Amino acid sequence: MQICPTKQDVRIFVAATRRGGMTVGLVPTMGYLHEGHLSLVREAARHSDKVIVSIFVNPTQFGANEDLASYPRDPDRDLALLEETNVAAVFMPSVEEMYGDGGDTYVEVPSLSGILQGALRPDHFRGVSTVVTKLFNIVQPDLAVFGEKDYQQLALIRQMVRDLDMSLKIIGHPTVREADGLAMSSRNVRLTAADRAQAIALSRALSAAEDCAKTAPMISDLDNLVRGQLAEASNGKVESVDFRDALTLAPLEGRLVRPAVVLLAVRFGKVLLIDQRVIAPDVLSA
Ligand SMILES: Nc1ncnc2c1ncn2[C@@H]1O[C@H](COP(=O)(O)OP(=O)(O)OP(=O)(O)O)[C@@H](O)[C@H]1O
Ligand SMILES: CC(C)(CO)[C@@H](O)C(=O)[O-]
Ligand code: BAL
Repeated sequence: MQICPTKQDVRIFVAATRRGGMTVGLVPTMGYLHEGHLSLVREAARHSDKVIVSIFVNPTQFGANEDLASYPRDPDRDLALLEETNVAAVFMPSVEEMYGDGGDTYVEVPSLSGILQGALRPDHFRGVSTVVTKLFNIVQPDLAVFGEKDYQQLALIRQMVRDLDMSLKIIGHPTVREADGLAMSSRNVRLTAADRAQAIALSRALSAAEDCAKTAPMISDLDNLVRGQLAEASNGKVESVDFRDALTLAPLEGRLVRPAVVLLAVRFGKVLLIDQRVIAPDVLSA
């Protein structure tokens, strides 16, 4: 496995791969890897000859009061896990390597960057779309794999790739969960034991919504059901519960008549947990 601290190292690696007639899959991450990330790597390996993982805690997607400084990091452990998962190369640049003297150009998807998580985290998605564009330009992969856990991020990247004619395929991968249903996340390690126990309320609420959705209920009833389930987690502060069109993320009202995504954001102490599930009435899923 080749470690690439610079953009030039990656370009040399990719050029050699292409000379050998092989394709390249990219898995962008912020490190502190878990089984969710490794399953994205395996998905990338099913669709490409060589998998490159990037590890970069991107400062431009963190707000001033967010957890950039305390974001969990363990590069040695990450590299050992990636070696075991047959990754061909790891791009792990410094902030200086990535941004030079700062940079002045941003990529933005305005219809998707200000809503939902973007309303809670101003500038977050502008940072994501800009750094993902930079990663795509540096690596020039044939495909890239992203997790459905970050549903809005995946929708935004798909839109950006379509709008800017980027010539790679975007593959979404289902959320990998702990045994009790909690979506794996690097930030889970920062939950207290009590908060960790209560955090299963998110996946329970989503399962309740999924079951209830089968009978094509009113969205307002689904909303009450989900909020009722989340209230079981007395330590959690519910930041948002949203029901959106599963494809466009447009708001939904009235009765559930098409596939919808339920998007949850719940804060436990300083840790913001998100989770999502696509739900549909039985008549559609049959
Ligand atoms: N549980 C999971 N299942 C599948 N994919 C995941 C999971 N968690 C993260 N990913 C995906 O891995 C990629 C890198 O995400 P990231 O490094 O931010 O991990 P993370 O665990 O989501 O961290 P955090 O939520 O604490 O920022 C993203 O495409 C993300 O959607
Ligand atoms: C896509 C990403 C690696 C961009 O920094 C990040 O937002 C993430 O880890 O989901
Ligand atoms: N996976 C989302 C990255 C972030 O929270 O900044």
